[in-house]
Amino acid sequence: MINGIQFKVCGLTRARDAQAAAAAGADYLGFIFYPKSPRCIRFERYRDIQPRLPDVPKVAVTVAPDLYTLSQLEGAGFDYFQIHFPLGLAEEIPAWSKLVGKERLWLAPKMPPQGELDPRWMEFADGFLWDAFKKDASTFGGTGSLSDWESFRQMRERYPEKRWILAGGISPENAAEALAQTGATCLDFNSSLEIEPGVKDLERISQVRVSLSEAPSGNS
Ligand SMILES: O=C(O)c1ccccc1NCC(=O)[C@H](O)[C@H](O)COP(=O)(O)O
Repeated sequence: MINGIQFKVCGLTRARDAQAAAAAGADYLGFIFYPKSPRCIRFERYRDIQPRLPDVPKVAVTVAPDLYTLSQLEGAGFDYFQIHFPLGLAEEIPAWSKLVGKERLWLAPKMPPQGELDPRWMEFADGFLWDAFKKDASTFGGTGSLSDWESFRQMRERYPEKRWILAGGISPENAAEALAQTGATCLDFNSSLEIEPGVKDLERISQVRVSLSEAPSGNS
């Protein structure tokens, strides 16, 4: 946490990037297990780098996983499970929640602009990640586009007991503005820190620390 703000570095595939994120003060490290993502890490590769990962909470990122895949990730020792899903698959939420526990479940619905969360989801997840929307059916994140900050602000105010993570095109350059406009207390950084998909720029990671240190405080 820096200046009262938590942050997650997502799309990690290399131990050295994870170590740089930890050194910059990251609160969460995200690993994407969605085969269509250009920053997907295969399960075997994750197991390979796992012993070299820093002691920072780890988030398994998936898209509408089947229960076998989710239980495999659960067995790998992840702290949180960030599940992206099209709204048409919301009926799977209770099963995901039962498998990993609501305290460890972060839901990331593919929410169109001005979309609102279904109140029935609240009993199943303690965290919500708000990401950019793309019409393309297979795109769920890592777009570099901004999400709907106003809807995020409204949902966060409506459900203040939840953990809220603002994602979508967050960068060292716009982090302060995102915080000021939304009241977010946790930001997700991904493609803005990359040299290429899955490969982080260590200098850009360290800039996150600088940008959050300089952001006006008062969001905590
Ligand atoms: O990053 C991906 O390729 C991705 C693909 C499918 C589902 C989720 C994905 N990313 C998850 C995240 O938490 C990202 O950090 C988030 O989408 C924001 O990415 P960006 O817009 O690049 O900042």
